[in-house]
Amino acid sequence: MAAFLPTMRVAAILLAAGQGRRFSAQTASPVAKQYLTLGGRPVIRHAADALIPHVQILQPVGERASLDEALSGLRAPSGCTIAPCVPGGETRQDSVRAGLEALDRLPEGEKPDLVLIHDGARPYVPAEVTRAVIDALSAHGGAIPGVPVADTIKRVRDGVITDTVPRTDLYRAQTPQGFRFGLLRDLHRGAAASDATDDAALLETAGHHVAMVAGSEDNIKLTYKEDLVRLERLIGPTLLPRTGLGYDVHAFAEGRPLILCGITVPHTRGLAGHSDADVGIHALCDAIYGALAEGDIGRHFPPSQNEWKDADSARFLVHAGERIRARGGMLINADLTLICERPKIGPHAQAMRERLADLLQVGVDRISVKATTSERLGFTGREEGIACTAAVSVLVP
Ligand SMILES: Nc1ccn([C@@H]2O[C@H](COP(=O)(O)OP(=O)(O)OP(=O)(O)O)[C@@H](O)[C@H]2O)c(=O)n1
Ligand SMILES: C[C@](O)(CO)[C@H](O)COP(=O)(O)O
Repeated sequence: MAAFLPTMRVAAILLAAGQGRRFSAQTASPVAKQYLTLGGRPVIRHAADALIPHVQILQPVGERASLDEALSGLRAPSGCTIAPCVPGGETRQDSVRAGLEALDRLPEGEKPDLVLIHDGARPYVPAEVTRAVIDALSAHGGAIPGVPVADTIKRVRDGVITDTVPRTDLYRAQTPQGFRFGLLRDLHRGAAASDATDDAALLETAGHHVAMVAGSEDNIKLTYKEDLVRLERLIGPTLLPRTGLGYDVHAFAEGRPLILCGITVPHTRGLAGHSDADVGIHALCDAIYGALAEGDIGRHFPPSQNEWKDADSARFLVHAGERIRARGGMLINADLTLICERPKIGPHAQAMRERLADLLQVGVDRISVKATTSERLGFTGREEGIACTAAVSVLVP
């Protein structure tokens, strides 16, 4: 191995172009399984992190915007390149071929000698499994990891067992599967219409030897929701996106300061209300409580309680932010629109964003504050009050 590895250029094709139909059918997840968050990072990101120490080129295959986001901040060790992602195809085999062709377009001298094909939906491949695959390629055209089948295997037709299949030489195939680059490229070019579910099958059919090395029971492919439960035990909880909407209105009142989104805005009048009447924070709190399905601001801070009279609404927002964290979640972003003719919000929008971000303990890039008039129509148009809408996205286990 010591003599073999340093002379070989190894690439990994990371597959992420699947739709995860089996998983979505069970869970109705709006997010493709490879982009679900496990332990704070997307599934595909775990897979990339696991592969990258072993390769000189990482070639992601899938939809560019999703992959760029999921892999953002991924640092390649020196001597390793993360190639621009290429779109996948209709089948897994089409996607592998797209990755191989992208690698083949590299200039001579930069093309890999060996290629690993890895499911982006396998986030927990142990380093020793990847090493064993690469090592086995010193003696074989292909090598794949697998685990021996432990259960008794039955063939069943129409609900009735037809026979018992001897299991002594049966293995469950995993990835990364490793190959001589030129060999796999040529076999894929000649096998466009085959329905192989893995890459080793192409070599087997063509009569090449493929070595089986020790896989791992932890090298789980996220296929069904039961797999997610097992992966969560290994890596951490899955965060799913949720959305909340909030809306609030307060009437203008003489003799009160105007508090909007946590800051005092110079104006001729303030807003009337039981608390400080911060219409922006109230709409934002309702959006957060809505995303968590935890009622509304009135449930947490009833206007009937004197305790909240003239209260600083910043306290309400701190509470809403704490509720996200208490649920093990995180705020993705919040977008507020203040609706008023006057005062002009633009000059204060940045200070409002910073204050809200501070109260929620998130980066200011996650908070948007904008404004519109209602073209002098309705109560906001007549300057009787200010309205605010808020939308938030959160990730929650
Ligand atoms: N056209 C496809 C199909 C699959 N894959 C990738 O191949 C890996 C393994 O495939 P599988 O688990 O079958 O994924 P899906 O095809 O997404 O799942 P399903 O069959 O349930 O739709 C996954 O990382 C998947 O994203 C791909 O890149 N292109
Ligand atoms: C390549 C693979 O991961 C080996 O187990 C598998 O074949 C992927 O596709 P499948 O459709 O989930 O079998």
